[in-house]
Amino acid sequence: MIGRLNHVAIAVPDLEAGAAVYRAMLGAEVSAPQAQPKHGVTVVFVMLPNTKIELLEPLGEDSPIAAFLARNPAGGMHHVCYEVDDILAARDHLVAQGARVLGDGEPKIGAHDKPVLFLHPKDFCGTLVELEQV
Ligand SMILES: CC[C@@H](C(=O)O)C(=O)SCCNC(=O)CCNC(=O)[C@H](O)C(C)(C)COP(=O)(O)OP(=O)(O)OC[C@H]1O[C@@H](n2cnc3c(N)ncnc32)[C@H](O)[C@@H]1OP(=O)(O)O
Ligand SMILES: [Co+2]
Repeated sequence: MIGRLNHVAIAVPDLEAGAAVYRAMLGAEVSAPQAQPKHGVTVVFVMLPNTKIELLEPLGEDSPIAAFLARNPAGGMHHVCYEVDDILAARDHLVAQGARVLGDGEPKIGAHDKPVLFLHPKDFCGTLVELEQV
């Protein structure tokens, strides 16, 4: 069921400073910032040869990454995103096995204009998992 690693996300307190680390220090191609108000974050993508790094900065009052950054003020690895062919089939398969889907359980459109879902970190070895239908 699980496919390619689409991205690894890192929460940062300052998106411009985070992007500069990847662009200037590491020599990576970094996209323009993209506000995602429905997800409560602003993102940039760092393009790597085999995957992407998604840098996340809180957006708005109820950002889902606010508590994470309060616990990790310098930032830190926030989630991994795996590709799936059929997100509803993947969700139903995981729920049947006892995994918890976050939010209302319905996919939202993510940063790549494709449906995404999040799975509770306590059910996945302490790692927040995003699924993206490709
Ligand atoms: C740009 C769109 C999209 C894309 O297309 O790529 C995105 O990536 S959007 C990214 C941001 N969106 C989300 O993260 C949505 C899903 N997240 C959530 O619903 C919440 O963040 C959360 C996972 C439910 C956590 O909520 P929070 O309020 O921070 O914490 P809790 O206190 O409820 O945490 C419970 C428990 O889980 C641990 N935790 C929290 N976050 C993480 C994490 N990122 N990785 C690992 N563990 C995490 C937290 O420490 C608590 O543990 P205990 O203290 O042991 O109970
Ligand atoms: Co993501």
